Amino acid sequence: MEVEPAPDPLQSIPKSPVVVLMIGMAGSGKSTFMHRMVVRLQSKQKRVYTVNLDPAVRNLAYPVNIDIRDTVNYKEVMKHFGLGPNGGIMTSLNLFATKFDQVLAILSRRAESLDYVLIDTPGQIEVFNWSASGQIVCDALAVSYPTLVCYVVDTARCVKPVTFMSNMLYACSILYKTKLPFIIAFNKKLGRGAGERIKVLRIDVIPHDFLKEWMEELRRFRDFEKLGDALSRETSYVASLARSMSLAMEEFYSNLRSVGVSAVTGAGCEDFEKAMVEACKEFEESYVPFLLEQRRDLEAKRRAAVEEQAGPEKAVPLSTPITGLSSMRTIEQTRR
Ligand SMILES: Nc1nc2c(ncn2[C@@H]2O[C@H](COP(=O)(O)OP(=O)(O)OP(=O)(O)O)[C@@H](O)[C@H]2O)c(=O)[nH]1
Repeated sequence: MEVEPAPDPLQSIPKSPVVVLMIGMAGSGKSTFMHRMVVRLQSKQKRVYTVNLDPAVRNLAYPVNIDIRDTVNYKEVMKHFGLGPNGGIMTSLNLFATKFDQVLAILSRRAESLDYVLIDTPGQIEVFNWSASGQIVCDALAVSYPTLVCYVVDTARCVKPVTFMSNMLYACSILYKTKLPFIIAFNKKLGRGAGERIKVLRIDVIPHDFLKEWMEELRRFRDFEKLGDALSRETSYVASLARSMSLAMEEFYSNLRSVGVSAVTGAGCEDFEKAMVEACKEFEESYVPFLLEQRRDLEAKRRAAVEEQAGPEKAVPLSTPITGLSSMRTIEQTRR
């Protein structure tokens, strides 16, 4: 009797839940934006599941379903390995990544009843452009669900073109590493009519249009009228370096999807939702065929990365009872 070949899981990646990884520099507003989106999506009767991957965060405003802090105690990790706070966070994530299969198992049990999985990450964005844990997490999610990256930028900190460029270089390297559909959320956007409020309540901070203009000029690749003005106020070396970097990144800018949002006022969230729909389409049209091509390679890399993290010398702390490295505990309930 002929045995039917097992269906190819990549051919049948479901359309939901959509997984959104919130990535961005410390203080850019990832957690606040995540809270805003949880509230917004739930008010539209969407079923949202939340995961926190920041082991050092103290308080979270949104309800967390899976929390790295229940599994890894980063202060104990710091003590155990003699690390500082940054190293403690990176190592905690590496340890957690070796258990990420458990997160996937939990998600697959819940998947049918979910529309979105939102994942908060630490401000140490090197997790996603150079550490193995970011790769393990992204690859594991992207072979199972439509997975997007939301790169949150603190608009107010990008008024200097050189800071803007350097933030975009980070974004570019994360896009390059994850290869996932990408949305840049320029956070702390000043909404229309908020001019009066900004004086009183200081919400929200700054219009994001100037960054859009800069990006448009970079995209057009020709006249740097506005960005050129801003750059000419920098020293000539920095200005010419930034100029040549921007030319080199033309391809990146031409494919970039960006929206201005305010996590505090909720401005721009509708645009963000539209961007998510477009990004999901991109996932289906571009990322899945890419995965199919690269599958063997990706799976081998993922295994190697997991093995490297759980390798002989690193396996010691996992099998040694580190206080705080308890078994995976979750709040097995989605909140509407
Ligand atoms: N005005 C304004 N402030 C914001 C906005 N979003 C976040 N903030 C503030 O920015 C600060 C940092 O916000 P968080 O959400 O903790 O930022 P984060 O990126 O999660 O920070 P890390 O956890 O350190 O990586 C907080 O004081 C927020 O209240 C916004 O849209 N407008």
